[in-house]
Amino acid sequence: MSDTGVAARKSAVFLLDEILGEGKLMSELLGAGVLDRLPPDDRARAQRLAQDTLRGLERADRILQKHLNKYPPLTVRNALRIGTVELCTGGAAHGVVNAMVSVVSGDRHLSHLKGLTNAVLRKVAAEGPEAWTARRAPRLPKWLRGPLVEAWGADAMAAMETVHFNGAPLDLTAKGDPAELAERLGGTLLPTGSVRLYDGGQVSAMEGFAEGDWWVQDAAAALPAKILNAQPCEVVVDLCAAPGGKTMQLAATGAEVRAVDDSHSRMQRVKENLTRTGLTARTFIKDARQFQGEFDAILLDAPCSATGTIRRHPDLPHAKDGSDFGALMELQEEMLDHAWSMLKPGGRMVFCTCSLLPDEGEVQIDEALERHGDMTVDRDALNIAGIDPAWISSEGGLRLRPDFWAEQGGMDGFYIVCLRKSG
Ligand SMILES: C[S@@+](CC[C@H](N)C(=O)[O-])C[C@H]1O[C@@H](n2cnc3c(N)ncnc32)[C@H](O)[C@@H]1O
Repeated sequence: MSDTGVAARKSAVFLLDEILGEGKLMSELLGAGVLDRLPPDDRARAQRLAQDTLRGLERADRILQKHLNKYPPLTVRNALRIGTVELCTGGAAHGVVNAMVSVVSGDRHLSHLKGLTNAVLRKVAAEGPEAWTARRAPRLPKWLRGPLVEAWGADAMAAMETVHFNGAPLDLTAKGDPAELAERLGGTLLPTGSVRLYDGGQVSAMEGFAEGDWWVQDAAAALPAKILNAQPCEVVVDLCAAPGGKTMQLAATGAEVRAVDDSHSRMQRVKENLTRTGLTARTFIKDARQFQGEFDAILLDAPCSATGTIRRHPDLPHAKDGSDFGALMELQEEMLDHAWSMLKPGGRMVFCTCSLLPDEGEVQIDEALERHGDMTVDRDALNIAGIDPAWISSEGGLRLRPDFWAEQGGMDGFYIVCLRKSG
């Protein structure tokens, strides 16, 4: 890592320019290799700075507002935002201000604004961290906050925003005994059987990763496969399987598993994960709506708004505006109907989305129940360790929100339901 941290900060500014200015997602940018030329430490630092700034964006903007008569160009504004977050969360004033001035002066179109950058960040540094902690947890942008307040209420929304702001711990699913894994790694065994670490570090360097003893999977994301409860004699299909967290859980039961995803590159990750963990599933690169077969059990983790994952993806509410969500909801409906046609009579299907929007969960199932006379909700499937009955919604699905287990770090927002086909 460079001593001054200028390279990492310059890249963090670039990430924010792309996310806030161009509507790109962090995952798209990293997938396209925009940080690949940096050494690993700088890469991690750039990503962390951008994520911290996105989490605290509203606070940073409020603090900066006082010191700006008019907004400078986006790149300078983003440099100021990152500098503000660093200064207010323990960054050493001298180093942060100098590095940010270097970032701005290094751009010949913006170098005339280095004096402004210096002056504003010095004022922010003089105000100190109190200016930061006195403010409320940043709110979601209005386009998303509105529907979520309508669905869950203002108090729940504020609780979710606090959890979003705090970020997420690292959850693992054990291939073997989770209690043994928790003890080995010094983690906490959660009531549903996931292992939670509060200071994980670099995943691939952690004990047991290379040996395939565990995989990273949010505690909420681990529940759909548990609810499906696949048995060794069954043939099970995992639709929309990549990167394979649920495929590995299903394979670990001894069931015969087919994993389907339409993305070549993401399916490559499923294969790598299966190889690392020594688990077996047949993989198919195919549109889930065209896959054929007859199955005892189906898991459909449909593509969705991913609004349940904001703790770990703070870029999402800033990069998106909800305009593509309608198309996703239509896709979910098509997938659900096609998957249902592949289910054996008497079989069961778990439908889930990592979404906080009822239109991608409760409403989707209410409508599916009207379309399919042979479909019922299997409430008994939710009788598993650690599930709080208060999380069960009126139609019999499981509504999980980031503010559940808030003191322990929360969980991803998810909707999960088990559907039975009459025999
Ligand atoms: C929520 S992610 C799945 C996460 C995965 N189930 C896991 O537990 O690791 C959704 C997946 O749907 C895939 N997908 C999107 N459209 C698809 C389609 N029409 N057919 C099959 N897969 C699709 C995406 O490539 C993505 O990997």
